Amino acid sequence: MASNTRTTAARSVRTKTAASAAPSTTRTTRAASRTSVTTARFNGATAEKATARRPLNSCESSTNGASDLRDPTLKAFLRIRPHLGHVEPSSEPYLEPISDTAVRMTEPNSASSSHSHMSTANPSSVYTFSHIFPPETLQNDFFNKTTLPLVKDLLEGQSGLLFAYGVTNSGKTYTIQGGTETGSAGIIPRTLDVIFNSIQGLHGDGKYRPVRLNGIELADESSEPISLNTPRTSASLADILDDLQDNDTDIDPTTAMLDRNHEYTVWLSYAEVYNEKVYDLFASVDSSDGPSTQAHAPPSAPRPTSLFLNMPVPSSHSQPLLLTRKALQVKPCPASDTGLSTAEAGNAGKYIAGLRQIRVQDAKHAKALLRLGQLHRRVFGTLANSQSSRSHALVTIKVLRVHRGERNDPSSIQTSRLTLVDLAGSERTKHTQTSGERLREAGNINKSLMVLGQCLETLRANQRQLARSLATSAGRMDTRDVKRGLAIVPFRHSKLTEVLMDYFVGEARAVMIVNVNPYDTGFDENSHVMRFAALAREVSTAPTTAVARPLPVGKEKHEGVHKARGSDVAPHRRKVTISMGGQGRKISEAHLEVLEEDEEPDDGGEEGDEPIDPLVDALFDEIERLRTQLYEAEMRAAIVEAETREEVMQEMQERMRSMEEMFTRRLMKEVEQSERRMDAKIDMMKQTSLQPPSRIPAHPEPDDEIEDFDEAEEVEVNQSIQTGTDDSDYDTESHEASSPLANKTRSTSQRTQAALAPSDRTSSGPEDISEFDDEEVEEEDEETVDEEDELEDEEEEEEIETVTDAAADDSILSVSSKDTDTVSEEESLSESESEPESEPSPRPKPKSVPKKPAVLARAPHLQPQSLVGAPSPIFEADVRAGHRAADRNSGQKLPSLEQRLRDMSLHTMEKAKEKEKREEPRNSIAVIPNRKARQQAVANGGEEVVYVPRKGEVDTGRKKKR
Ligand SMILES: Nc1ncnc2c1ncn2[C@@H]1O[C@H](COP(=O)(O)OP(=O)(O)OP(=O)(O)O)[C@@H](O)[C@H]1O
Repeated sequence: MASNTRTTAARSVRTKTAASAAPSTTRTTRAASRTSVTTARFNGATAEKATARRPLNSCESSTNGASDLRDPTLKAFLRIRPHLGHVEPSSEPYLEPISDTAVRMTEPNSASSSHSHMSTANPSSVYTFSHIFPPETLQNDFFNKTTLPLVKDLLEGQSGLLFAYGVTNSGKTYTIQGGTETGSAGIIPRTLDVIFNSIQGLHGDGKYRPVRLNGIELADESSEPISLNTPRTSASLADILDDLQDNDTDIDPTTAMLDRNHEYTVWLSYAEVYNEKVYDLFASVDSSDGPSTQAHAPPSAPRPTSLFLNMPVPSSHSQPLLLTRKALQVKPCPASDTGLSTAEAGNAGKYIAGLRQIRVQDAKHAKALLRLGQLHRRVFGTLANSQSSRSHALVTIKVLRVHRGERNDPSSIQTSRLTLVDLAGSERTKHTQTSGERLREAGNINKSLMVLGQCLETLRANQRQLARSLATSAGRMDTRDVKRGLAIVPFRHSKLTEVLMDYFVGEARAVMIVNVNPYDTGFDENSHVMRFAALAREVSTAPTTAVARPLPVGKEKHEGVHKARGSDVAPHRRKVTISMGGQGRKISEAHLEVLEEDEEPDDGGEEGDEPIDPLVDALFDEIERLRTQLYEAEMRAAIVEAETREEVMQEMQERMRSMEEMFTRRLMKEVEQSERRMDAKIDMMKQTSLQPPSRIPAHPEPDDEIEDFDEAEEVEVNQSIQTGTDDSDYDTESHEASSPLANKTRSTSQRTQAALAPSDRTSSGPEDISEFDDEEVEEEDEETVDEEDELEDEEEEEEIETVTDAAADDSILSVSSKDTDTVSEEESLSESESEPESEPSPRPKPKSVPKKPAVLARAPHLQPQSLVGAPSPIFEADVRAGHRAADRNSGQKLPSLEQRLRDMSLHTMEKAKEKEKREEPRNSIAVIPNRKARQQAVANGGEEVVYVPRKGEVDTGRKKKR
């Protein structure tokens, strides 16, 4: 009987003509069908032909998406996820739809984001899609435009694939499965609703059931549809299903117009690809501790059970319950299923051997089953990270359709299937801080998605080459010759692509949903997703109407039954904890140990199973290894960068602090010095006014003007400066205790005495010093001053070097451009700092005798500008003016002196300098107290400046030589 039906099946096939808008059937030959299928395997070359063959969808005009789906290229729809309000931090979306099909993606915060410098994505790009769905799109709208055409195709014998691709948290699961609110049902429940709404009253008797990819076989009693009232279903499963369907009030009312002459049976399977292994989510779970349903169940009666959910929950102290599940093999479809020759069978798709296909008769039960499968998926795949789907979930709905009049003719049965895939998040490990088990998962997810991308890219390249070849040969070329030149599509390098292979090379239409969360931080990842979509859009698929399949050989009949465990590979074990209950129920926890057994080794006897190219496999492994290395290197680089930034920040802060301290010190020093300078000048003016007029010649000769600058006064000037310097004390306590002005009286009296003393200095006294000694002392003093100057210069340079270069430049400039009096006084200060502070003695000791650095520089027409860079000279005219003023004002009171002092104060000196610039050179002789400044002035002045040593002054250079 079976062989008879197979023969019939080989002879004919039912399909619909492209031209028939009204539901009608026509017969085509098997050979014709085979040709079309074979051609389709050359990846879209016959896209137009395929489109022409395709039956018209009766509801085509009702949706935008339907007409769009006629295009043989893979459709890519973009869905932009809305912002979730207060749950998420608010930020500007980086995706902006610019039309129904184009979206602009702009990198947010490119300057500040830490990853921007490593970003491989363009800062702003425009991507196009078949259609773009904005955030406010409702679930039913989205379903109608993207999936409904596929559902209608399914019911008319056309297979389809829909997969959701995107990074974690982008809305894939929401799109595929739906949310919890009313009206938020996703693609899967809506698909089931539409199917069962449409086939109401058209259910077949289920005499045949689907096997493998496209095969059918005679059903046995185990294929009875799952029902809550089925006595064979365990009460606990009924409970579970009952429980799972409680909130099933969200039903899509859409109904497709179908040919009422057909009968339909619907079969459901639910698989997951996790860590490069395929598992059946409807499979019962064997427990080593509990009773095994396998022992009691008939071998050919796969039915969904959830044994571990019905078991007594082990206490946390007891041994964890050991659950095992077995990975399933992915095998090539036998040629008998496809109607292809053995040689061509290699191009056929693959099927998951042992995957349960359960007949469902209404949407309610189908949804409950799927929820049970999701529960299994969570338990086994994602418990440790339940926030994120770490596996690819594949729901396949198979429809067997047969004309009422031919229901007993298996060759008339058409098999079509729709697979809805919720892919795992495509994010890279760096965004999820994964490690250990999670890293392994991420690696496998990446690998499978990478292989999927590679497959699409190769398909596109093949299709282009094929199109070119056919165009150039103008149809004279044999398709087989063209095929030989095509690249191998690497489907076999990932379980995901192996399972989906048939949809790309075979007889199906594919739709890709790209989910994107425009508020997500993974701009790079989303760019990658967009590029992936752009690539996928260019891939053509060649849909054909389903063909009837011959009945399989006997050995395939019980394919679905679990085989005995016998894998050599060490199974993967891990521990999980499940919490159950909620909604008024007692919450309980179960500790389980999960054993994931590897698939059984291939018996090697599968026909048409091409060997995996070890080189390609090794290359994929290498890519994965490099990717991991790149990730690690990126992490290291990011860490180093963060550390360096931190160090630089600290260093800058340190420098800023030290600069602040330095400038504060300088400021205080300046304040004190200007106060001391004022004191010194007040003293000088007082002394000048106290001098008897006889000491100053009435009309001194010009050459003797130097002499006129009385030595005592000169000493007084220097001494007063020195005394002022000696008074300086940077210790804030002493500074606070007595202001510089407070010491003025004391200093003045001391200085008055000191000013009078020098006239006696060389003539008498116990400390009378010979000229040589005096010279020696002076020499020593000068050398000491030199050293001290150098020391101070060095100190200052060191201090300046501690600040940044720019800042250092500034500080150097400020030093060199500051009041030259200050410089000379600083030097005096440093000179005096080396001397211990002592009470002034009536007769100054040689050491305490003020140095005589005041030397006159004479130049015929000395301009003030020629002394630029040198300390301000004390002009002879000023001194004489001071004398004259002193003469004039000798009888006047202090206020006039103070007025004079104010005139000579720093500010007025600046003004005076400006005035001098405008006026004629006032004087050709300047007294420069500081030796270095003197030398500098002579150097700057050029030939016009002549150094005139003081009377009795010994040239230091000469002395040193001596
Ligand atoms: N269109 C939408 N409208 C409202 N909420 C949405 C929408 N899309 C997604 N969400 C919500 O965003 C969150 C993340 O969505 P979902 O879990 O579907 O992401 P996912 O891409 O599947 O993540 P994963 O890969 O980790 O499973 C969920 O809370 C979901 O309810």
